[in-house]
Formats: sequence, C-alpha cells, structure tokens
Amino acid sequence: MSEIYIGYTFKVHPLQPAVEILIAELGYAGFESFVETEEGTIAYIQKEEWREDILDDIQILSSDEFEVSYSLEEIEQTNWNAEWEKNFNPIVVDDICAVRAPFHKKFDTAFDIIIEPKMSFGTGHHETTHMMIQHILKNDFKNKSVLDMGCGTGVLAILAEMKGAKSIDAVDYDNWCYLNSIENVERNNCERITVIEGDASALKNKYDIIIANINRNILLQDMETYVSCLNENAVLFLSGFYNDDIPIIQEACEKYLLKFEEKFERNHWVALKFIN
Ligand SMILES: C[S@@+](CC[C@H](N)C(=O)[O-])C[C@H]1O[C@@H](n2cnc3c(N)ncnc32)[C@H](O)[C@@H]1O
Repeated sequence: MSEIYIGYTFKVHPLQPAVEILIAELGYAGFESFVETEEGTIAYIQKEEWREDILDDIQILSSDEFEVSYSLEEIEQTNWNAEWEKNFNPIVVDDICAVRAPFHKKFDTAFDIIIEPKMSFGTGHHETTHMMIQHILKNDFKNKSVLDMGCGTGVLAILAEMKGAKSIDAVDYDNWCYLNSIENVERNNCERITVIEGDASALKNKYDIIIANINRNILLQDMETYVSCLNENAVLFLSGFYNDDIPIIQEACEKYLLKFEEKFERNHWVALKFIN
C-alpha cells in the first residue's frame, strides 16, 4: 500500500451538522480517514485513489446553508492505526447494540460487535450504519438467508448472524474491505458468514433479506440485479443516500414491484425498507 496520501484540511461554518455531513460525503467519495479538528476536519485519501474531480460530487460544498473552505497537501502517513484509534468512537444503537473497537470497554448491551475498522471506516459512516443497524434490530432475521452488499467492515453481516440469520454473504468490491471483513467476522466468532470480494456481477444466490448501504448511483445501477436475487416475501434495506434521493430510489424499486415499508432518517441521510 502506498504511503503517500493527499490531506484536505476543511474549515466548516457552522460546524454542526455540516462537519458530519461533509465527512459522510467524503467517505462515499473514497476518502479513507478523518481527523476532526476544532474548525472542521482533515480528510485523507491515498494518492493513487485521488482524482482531480474528487470533490465534484460533494454537495455540501455548494450548499447555501454552510461555508466550507479547504486546502490540500501531499503527506507521507506512517501510523494510521494511531490516527483512527484517536478518532473511532464507539456507537450504541437504541441501547441494544454496541459497535466498538477492541480497546474500548465492553458495553452492557444485548449485542456487542467488535470492529477493527482501520482504514475502511471513517466516522462519517455512522449515520447510515446506525440506521441499518436499527432496521436489523427491528426485523426478524431468524433462519433467513442474507446478503450484505457493500459490507465495508462486515458490521451489518455480523449483526445479521447475531440476530439468527442462517447464512450471510458479505460482498465488497474493495480488497481492503474484503480482508477487513474476514478479520472482523473471525473476531466476533461468526460462523455463518461468507465474505466475497466483488460487485453485483458476483451475485449468484437468492436471499430472504438484502442489506445494501452503498450510495445512490450504485444502488440505482444494480437494483435489477438485487431484485433478481430476492426470494418471495423478501425484504430489501437500502441506505447511503439523502432524503432528497428518496423519490428516485423509490421509483426504481417500484419499477420492480417492491413496496416501500419504513424509513429512518438522521442528519438528512435515510435508510429505507422495501418488501416484495
Ligand atoms: C458506506 S460503506 C458501508 C459499509 C457497511 N455496510 C456499513 O454499513 O457500515 C459502502 C461500502 O460499499 C462498497 N462498495 C461501493 N461500491 C460497491 C460495488 N459496486 N459493489 C460492492 N461494494 C461496493 C465500498 O467499498 C464500501 O465498503
């Protein structure tokens, strides 16, 4: 792995919720790690992943509500683990499910997931991950076959197994996420998760439940494939997009006769449940 990174120092005003929205958007654009500062955040991306137009899809930069300015520099990064350890805060969802690193103290919750996210997980992923966890907690996973598409750290697949799913395929096209998910599956003693490196073209099985927390464009692009992988009476959970994106996502689902059932929303991000 290259040790050369591009670091963007962002100044944001007013700070909240803009900094959280910014970090989440940057996470989806491919930034790997974030250091929150008093004025905003420093966001890092590997030089070989960087493109000149990397900020083009960052909607908050053109928002009238917030002022966002930035500068960038090339840096050599040596101790990533120390960086994320400083910045990875545990999350507790609805007092039922904790997601923490091995060095955090254990929570007194029904589900305790230990994740060593390293570089595949920025703090900005928490909004959508949080809501997908809420959907999983609220729904019946017992004896279900599950696909976690865009598994990242594997956190949602791990919770699906803890909720009684009989088999889970956890798929991510990013090699680092694939390897990290394997590590986290072992760390949580899961036995019914198969981690697969690939995209929608790797899907061969059918599922009772599909969980996909990716982004609007990939979800729209791969919707037909997801739908072709659903059993009868199946459930599809989607996240990684904004409240404003709901009509286009819903239209794509309804084209395949999926019915909207429930929505969670946090800081403009949403997570939707559809059934067939
Ligand atoms: C927002 S993260 C979600 C991670 C995790 N599921 C969670 O909820 O925290 C999206 C993940 O989707 C993966 N991804 C993006 N496009 C993909 C694609 N076309 N096929 C498979 N995985 C993809 C990324 O590598 C990333 O790990």
